[in-house]
Amino acid sequence: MEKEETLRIDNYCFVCGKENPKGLKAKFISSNGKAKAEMILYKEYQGYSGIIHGGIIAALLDEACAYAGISLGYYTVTAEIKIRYRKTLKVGEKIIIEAFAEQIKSKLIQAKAQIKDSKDTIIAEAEGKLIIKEKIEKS
Ligand SMILES: CCCCC/C=C\C/C=C\C/C=C\C/C=C\CCCC(=O)SCCNC(=O)CCNC(=O)[C@H](O)C(C)(C)COP(=O)(O)OP(=O)(O)OC[C@H]1O[C@@H](n2cnc3c(N)ncnc32)[C@H](O)[C@@H]1OP(=O)(O)O
Repeated sequence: MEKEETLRIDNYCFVCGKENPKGLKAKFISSNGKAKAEMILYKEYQGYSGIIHGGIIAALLDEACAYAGISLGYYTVTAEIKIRYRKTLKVGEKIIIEAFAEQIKSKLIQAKAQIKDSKDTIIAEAEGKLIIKEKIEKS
């Protein structure tokens, strides 16, 4: 049988990688199934003029779900993610990204994430299904 590929971390993640010059460089903090980051997105990430691209918003929500899973001690891949875009996100607005995850079945983690603006208005929310690939070894 083919050996399963392991997930490698090389700090080039498009959303959070410190070494990726073209990435978003989001800084997540996470613990006990929760993850959080704050950031501002600029014009480089727009679709229509002045409005942040929905794909970028999706990537941030997905990443938040992954970090919530990491905080439970697992590296996962996203099997499914459903996104509801509630308001447009304007270029240059401060946002807060939060996620919560719990292990539902042996390999399945279900997560919810949202992006809010500084007035606490929900810009977008997501429900993700993550499949556990590896347990994180504590060093
Ligand atoms: C605490 C210290 C923390 C330190 C942290 C430090 C640093 C962190 C650093 C870096 C972290 C970096 C960033 C995070 C990185 C990235 C985040 C982005 C995430 C992604 O960007 S990731 C890429 C996109 N993503 C994919 O590339 C997936 C491609 N795809 C597949 O790889 C397969 O399609 C797979 C594996 C999904 C399914 O594989 P498969 O079909 O062969 O299924 P399999 O048999 O393995 O299923 C096993 C069990 O999952 C259940 N299951 C499967 N699918 C389901 C579904 N949709 N709903 C409900 N359950 C489902 C089955 O029902 C079964 O359940 P059961 O075992 O109970 O029967």
